[in-house]
Amino acid sequence: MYNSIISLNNITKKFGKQTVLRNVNFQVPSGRIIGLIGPSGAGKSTIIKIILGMEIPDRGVTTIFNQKMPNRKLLGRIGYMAQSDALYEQLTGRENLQFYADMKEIKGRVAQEQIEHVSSVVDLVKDLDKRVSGYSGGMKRRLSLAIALLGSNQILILDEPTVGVDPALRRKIWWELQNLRNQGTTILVTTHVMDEAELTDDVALLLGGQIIAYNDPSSLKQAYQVNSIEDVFLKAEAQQNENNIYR
Ligand SMILES: Nc1ncnc2c1ncn2[C@@H]1O[C@H](COP(=O)(O)OP(=O)(O)OP(=O)(O)O)[C@@H](O)[C@H]1O
Repeated sequence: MYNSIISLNNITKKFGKQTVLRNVNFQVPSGRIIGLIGPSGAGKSTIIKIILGMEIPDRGVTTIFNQKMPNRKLLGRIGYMAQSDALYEQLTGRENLQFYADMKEIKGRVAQEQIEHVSSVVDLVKDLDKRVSGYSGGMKRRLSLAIALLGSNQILILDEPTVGVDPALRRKIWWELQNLRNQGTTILVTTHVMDEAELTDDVALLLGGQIIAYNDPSSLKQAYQVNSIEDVFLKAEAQQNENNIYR
């Protein structure tokens, strides 16, 4: 049994007439890496935004550390990487990191050491003094990830952190995430890269507005009688489509 650190209870979210989340219950246990997967438009980012209090659900309650969101004090304990980058284009990578370190009240030598560390994790050390306006899309994603990693976060929430990242660096980033998990950080990560889902402790599969499966990768593969999380995903999606046809 694990303590749940993030808890979504009976969450329903609509945008106009479209119901994106239907009565979702989702508990994120402490000290684990949870992968949230689902087709494009399934509502993964919406779940993340509801967790962070950036979207308000139509029904249901979300808590982090047993407290309701939004809550500014709690945000200081959470590292968040959004799907779109919130970077200052006219500043350098280092200046962006410095700005966010200040926001997180990380000061002096500790800030400098952390900036060095997080930029090395995402392989940006040599580009740190270039302006962000000259960065490629992938470099901007990496800088956003470095920013999310700043500080001693109890929770990391990462929306597609490895888009535009090559396989070798992706491996390095996952090594860092597992390292942070081993030190007690709880990590919720959305991904389209099914190989990455294999590296998580548990995978939640979001389909048709609901979490239809949630278990560790090997149990999921066993339940669906397939050899990869990609095949779990494809089989679940095919089953869902079949159900929709006969409905
Ligand atoms: N602010 C909004 N207003 C209207 N519709 C929205 C809004 N935010 C999300 N949606 C819709 O809700 C659905 C879920 O979007 P969301 O971004 O959560 O999906 P996702 O699973 O994260 O997709 P992707 O993998 O492509 O990032 C989509 O159909 C999207 O168009």
